[in-house]
Amino acid sequence: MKVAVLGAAGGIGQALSLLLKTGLPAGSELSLYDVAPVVPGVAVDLSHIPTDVKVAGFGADALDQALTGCDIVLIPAGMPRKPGMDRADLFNVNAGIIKTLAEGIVANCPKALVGIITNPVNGTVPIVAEVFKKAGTYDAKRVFGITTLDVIRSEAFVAELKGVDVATVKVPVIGGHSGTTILPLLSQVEGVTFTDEEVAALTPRIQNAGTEVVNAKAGGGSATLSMGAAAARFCMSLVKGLQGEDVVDYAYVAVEGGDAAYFAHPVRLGKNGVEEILAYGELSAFEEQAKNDMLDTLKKDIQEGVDFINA
Ligand SMILES: NC(=O)C1=CN([C@@H]2O[C@H](COP(=O)(O)OP(=O)(O)OC[C@H]3O[C@@H](n4cnc5c(N)ncnc54)[C@H](O)[C@@H]3O)[C@@H](O)[C@H]2O)C=CC1
Ligand SMILES: O=C([O-])CC(=O)C(=O)O
Repeated sequence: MKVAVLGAAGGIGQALSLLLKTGLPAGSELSLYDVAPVVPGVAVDLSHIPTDVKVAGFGADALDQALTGCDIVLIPAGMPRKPGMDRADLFNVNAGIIKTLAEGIVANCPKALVGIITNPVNGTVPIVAEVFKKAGTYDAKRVFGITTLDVIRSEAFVAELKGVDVATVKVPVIGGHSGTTILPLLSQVEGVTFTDEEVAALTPRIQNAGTEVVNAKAGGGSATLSMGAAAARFCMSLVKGLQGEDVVDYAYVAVEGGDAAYFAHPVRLGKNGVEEILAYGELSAFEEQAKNDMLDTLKKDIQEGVDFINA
């Protein structure tokens, strides 16, 4: 299994790379790419951890080498938020970065499964898809926006609120990855019930959890450690799928005839990425309303990404 991390020298990239060095199956290769000159050092540093995962670092001019032969490409490259910014404010800077990296994937590993972390995810995923479409290499089953951070936060917050073992908590989160487009389905959490007041408080806490971190870091960036853990967890789901295991996880994927052209759903993963997009089930009246209220925002975010490549 060969996995590339693009943006590997950053806050997320380093945490994620550490978890992959210690978590990927024996015999895997980890390919670390960044435009920051520290990236070869990150690779050397990780290579001293005694696991059977080979690590190599690639600097600004070596994107092609970094991507050659990759099965999975994870992308946390790009600028994070500062207090007062929305994720959408990152579009102008990060859209161009994502486009360049997607072109590198087309040229070097067009069959790879691609997990996009760079914000705004609602728009960067369509950018990657449009680059692949233009090149004739697009396969909707292989392109994912990683929304696992919304899932793990929901697990943590529900366990905290209800005093239950966090290992037993599962929370479906659908929609997109910004503000109200993040829709946790608290009505579907098994083993606990929520009052209307709890739902009305917990839903926006999950939706604004990124901002909670941005404000707490006070200008020093956004979530990196929890995102590293989230991306590593999602990567392990992709790995298990590639190895032929039946695994279901949540991700922001292209959906034919869905609520929007891209929408986070439960997906069954396999050797070719998405084997099946599963239905997200019945929504409560609160969730149905919240979904209908956010769809225009999500669709606008998606269109911005599509237009960046085609306009
Ligand atoms: N999907 C999600 O749930 C989350 C997404 N994010 C997003 O992830 C991105 C990265 O965040 P951090 O790691 O905190 O930022 P960071 O600034 O610590 O790291 C970003 C890295 O990307 C590198 N980079 C910039 N341009 C590049 C290019 N063209 N090619 C390769 N590498 C390049 C930088 O040199 C830097 O090392 C941000 O856009 C942030 O908003 C952050 C948290 C959660
Ligand atoms: O909030 C941000 O800018 C980073 C992010 O996507 C998150 O933490 O969910």
